[in-house]
Amino acid sequence: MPKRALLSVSDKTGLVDLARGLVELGWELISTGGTARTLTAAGLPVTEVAAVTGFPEILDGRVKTLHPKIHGGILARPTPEHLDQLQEQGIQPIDLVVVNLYPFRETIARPGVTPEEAIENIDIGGPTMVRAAAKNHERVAVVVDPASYSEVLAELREKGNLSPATRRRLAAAAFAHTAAYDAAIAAYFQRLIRNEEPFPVHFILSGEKVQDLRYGENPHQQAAFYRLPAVPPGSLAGARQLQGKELSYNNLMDLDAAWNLASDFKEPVAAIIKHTNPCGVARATTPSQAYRLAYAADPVSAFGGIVALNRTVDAATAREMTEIFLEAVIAPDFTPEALEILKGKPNLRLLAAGERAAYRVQEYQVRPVSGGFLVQEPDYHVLDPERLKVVTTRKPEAREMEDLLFAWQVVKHVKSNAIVVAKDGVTLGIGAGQMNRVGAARIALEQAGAGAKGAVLASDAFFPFSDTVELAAKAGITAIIQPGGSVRDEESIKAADAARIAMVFTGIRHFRH
Ligand SMILES: NC(=O)c1ncn([C@@H]2O[C@H](COP(=O)(O)O)[C@@H](O)[C@H]2O)c1NC=O
Repeated sequence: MPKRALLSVSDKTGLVDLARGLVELGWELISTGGTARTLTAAGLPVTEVAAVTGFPEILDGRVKTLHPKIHGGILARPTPEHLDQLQEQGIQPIDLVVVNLYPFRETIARPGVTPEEAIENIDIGGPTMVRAAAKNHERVAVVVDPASYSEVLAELREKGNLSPATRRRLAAAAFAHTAAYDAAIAAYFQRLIRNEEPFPVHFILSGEKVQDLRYGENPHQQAAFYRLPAVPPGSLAGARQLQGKELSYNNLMDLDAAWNLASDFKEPVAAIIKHTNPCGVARATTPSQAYRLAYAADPVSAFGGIVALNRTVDAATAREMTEIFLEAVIAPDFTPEALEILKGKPNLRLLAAGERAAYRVQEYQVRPVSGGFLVQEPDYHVLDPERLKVVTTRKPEAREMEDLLFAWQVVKHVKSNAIVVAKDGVTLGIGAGQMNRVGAARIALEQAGAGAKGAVLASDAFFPFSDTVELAAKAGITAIIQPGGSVRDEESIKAADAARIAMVFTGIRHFRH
């Protein structure tokens, strides 16, 4: 008996070549409407599913292959009992199922798509066949990705059938494919009811592999990079690597931190990141000036750093960048002249991330813990300067206020406990990830050195004691921004007043763990 393949694909890429190859090997083809038409047009012999089932496709294609003659043909095991039952019912076995599903993800990615259009693109018959064939991979092979057609055909040509190992591998890919498809559907519906239920009972996360990574955080850890089904413009997972060495796990972690920081600002900003914390951040009128100032903020730490710019990298910036060793640069784009200059540093990784269409690019932030994961809204809080509360006798001057707002926006991107010292739109000292606040302040002030005189200081959370204010006063800090809300706020305010420091409360905390 000839082998039979059921082909039912939305994406017709590679279909005719695969089908022709099967026919040449003596296979019979069964197909649904559109797929059958493509095959007939290519001059290939094909039997319509409707002819097999004796039942027409109905309900605008909602029911085509959902029939015992199809599912019996797929699900029968190669046992005498099952094969006898097929014979009794006049069902012929199906040996290969080639299906790809209605383009649900592509449909919901279209701007202005209606729920009706989305729903019509939920494939029911396709996943049913895919899962049936994958379950019965002992006998049936299932192919869901046109990229696999040539290797399947090659193995059939070479060996006459597919090995059990190949069928198991195809089944694993098929179950992952339908799971990812269902995850996209579930996520779509969860988004529709998000206001009623922000955190669903089952949180489903699915990703598509961007690339295997050489290793993880350390060389003894394996790792890979995945992207979400819908990558918003201006995301790291959608960035194009234009040159440079292969990206590492740590590069990606740092690039994300750098890119999120730079993207948080409207004006040109450069950020240099080491181990996910900024070592230099600067705001200027041009990208080259911003980069120069960010580098000068801490040249020692900037060595081997990851740079993010929220403006296209131009020739002037590129020239500056060739002066030291950097690991990677991410920006919306690079001018052709800048790329030409940076070719001189062939190992330097360059990533063009495009512009962010929206401020909020991430719906959820997911962090693993042992045996589970935490899900939260990302920290997209934007401070309204009108709501700042001046708590000291002296109010910040306009220049100080600008620096306070800049330092506050930077400190949001520094691991807690975090202190940022800044002046004239440039960070002078950053204390990151300390176990006590005054320790972070000590590091930031020491780094700022004499520059702290006349600078401002931002703290990601309130001061539990007045010690940080006292330290800041000694270093010559003139203004402080912090959330406020400690039971000992009065002591900090008193210490600030004593030193003529202007202090403002944000009422908002920016912890980052
Ligand atoms: N309803 C069914 O019985 C059914 N059977 C197969 N499909 C899908 O129909 C598509 C192919 O349709 P056509 O061959 O008409 O272009 C495939 O994406 C396949 O997954 C179905 N459609 C959706 O549920």
